[in-house]
Amino acid sequence: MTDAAASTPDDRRAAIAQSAVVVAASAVCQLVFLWVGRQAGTPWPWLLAAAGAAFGGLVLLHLLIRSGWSERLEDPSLSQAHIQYGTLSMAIAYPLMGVYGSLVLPLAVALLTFGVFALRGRQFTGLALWALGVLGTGMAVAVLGWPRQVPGDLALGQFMALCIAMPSIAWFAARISVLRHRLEQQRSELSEALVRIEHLATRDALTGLANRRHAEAVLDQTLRRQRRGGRPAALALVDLDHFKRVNDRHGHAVGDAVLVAFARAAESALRDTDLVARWGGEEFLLLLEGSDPLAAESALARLRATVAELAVSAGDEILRFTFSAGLTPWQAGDTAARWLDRADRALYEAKAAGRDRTVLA
Ligand SMILES: Nc1nc2c(ncn2[C@@H]2O[C@H](COP(=O)(O)OP(=O)(O)OP(=O)(O)O)[C@@H](O)[C@H]2O)c(=O)[nH]1
Repeated sequence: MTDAAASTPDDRRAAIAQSAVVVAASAVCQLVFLWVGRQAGTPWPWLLAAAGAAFGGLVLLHLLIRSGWSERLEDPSLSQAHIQYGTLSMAIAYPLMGVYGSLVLPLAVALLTFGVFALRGRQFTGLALWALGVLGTGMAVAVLGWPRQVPGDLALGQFMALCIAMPSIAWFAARISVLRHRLEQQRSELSEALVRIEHLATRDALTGLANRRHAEAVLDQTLRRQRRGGRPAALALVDLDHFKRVNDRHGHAVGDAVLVAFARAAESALRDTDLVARWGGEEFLLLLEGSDPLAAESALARLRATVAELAVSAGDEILRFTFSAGLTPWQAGDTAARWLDRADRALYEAKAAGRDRTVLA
């Protein structure tokens, strides 16, 4: 049966399947029980009532799982209920089977292991005690009611064997359950680590923007879409103006603060479908999919206006800065290198023309 805390569709399917297996196994057991009970001379009405109640109860549990009703419970697979009801039915069957009563005992021990997929250590202890209690009562009833069929010393011996088998199986099942939970925990820790590693591999540590490696991968994907007749797209290389002076006058930490401020400004000024990446040093790459040259120019004008509003404090001074950009639309036949080269040359022109401007190539 499945883990109560994580009832995914897969878990639910597994819980339904396993409950169906229990119902099917119970159907076979009831037939054997009826036959054996008759051999022991137990009246039909008693046997039919006991078999009907045992089978009906398990069918009911199965329907509660199948209908989704059990989803509201801590253990949607109803593992504990299956085991408790199953051992109770066996305890009732024991005296009705007369001299053959001991046949139910291995089944009761096996039933306990059904909980390994859903139950925890303390629950197994509780279930072992429950099984000993109800089976012990069934044995006592058999000894007192049919002393000639079930001698007291035989039942006592069987009960003592149960007292050894039940706690042993409960301990074993609890160990497996602990190992299973540990494996699940490790699996979820591994998935978290994978997300962290993916983040580290694709993000720039200072600004949190996409790093160059990730930008190159996105650029490749964009080019593949463009070649299949995609929408217009534009690429811009952006470089902060006179950034070296910022570092030289105010120190590296202030330079870093300027880079981070620019990154946040670019993210807020552009569409969230646009790619903003740190291309290296104080250079950034913008990839504007779905933007024709006019729309791309207006996006860069919006970014320029946002950056003009920025003020980074450097001691007593308030620092303002500008950027230059080389912007170029995608043209049929462009490779990544050619597209980037055009943007780079446009950026160079923007710098040469006095900075704080965008040049469209
Ligand atoms: N604080 C900081 N500085 C960086 C980082 N990466 C590169 N730089 C600095 O960026 C500066 C780039 O300077 P240059 O390439 O000469 O360009 P510039 O001063 O911006 O001049 P123009 O581009 O011509 O306007 C250098 O001083 C680098 O040390 C970084 O991660 N943090």
